Amino acid sequence: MAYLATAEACDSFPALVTSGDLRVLHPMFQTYGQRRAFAGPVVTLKLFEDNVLVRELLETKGEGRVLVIDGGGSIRCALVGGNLALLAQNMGWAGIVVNGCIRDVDEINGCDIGVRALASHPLKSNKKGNGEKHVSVHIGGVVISDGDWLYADSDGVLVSKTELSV
Ligand SMILES: O=C([O-])CC(=O)C(=O)O
Repeated sequence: MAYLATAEACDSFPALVTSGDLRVLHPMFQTYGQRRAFAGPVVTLKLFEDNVLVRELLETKGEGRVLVIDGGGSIRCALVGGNLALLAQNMGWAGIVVNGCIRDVDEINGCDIGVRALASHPLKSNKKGNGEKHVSVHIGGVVISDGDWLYADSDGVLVSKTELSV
């Protein structure tokens, strides 16, 4: 599937960039997973070093959506590993963006999803179930809300209030 390229989106919709309806995240992510480029409607999670809600959401049908996890930027444990990435693939998620860490990089790189994260970390997270679903999150200098559209490719990651097409 071919997605609108992020650079093309920025070039084609300068008014949306100016208005803030199209927002580019700071270039802070590492790229993992088979899909170098992915896009889809966003589902958000806000949590800290606890990934119970990640599994809960990935167990639901992805239907091409992108899970955006605001893990508070923690680089002290992993919020997604090989099992969760495989689950995401099998449930039809397009991708996962993590403001935090992942682990089992080799397994994740074998999965047919796109993943962006700050880094890898071998330690697993807590399993208490703390966190919030479907709240607006602040990642990489931009606000991301449930229902926004996210586009990721080799050039970067952007979010848009609406689906973009040229
Ligand atoms: O379960 C976890 O905490 C993350 C993980 O290792 C996996 O998804 O395989």
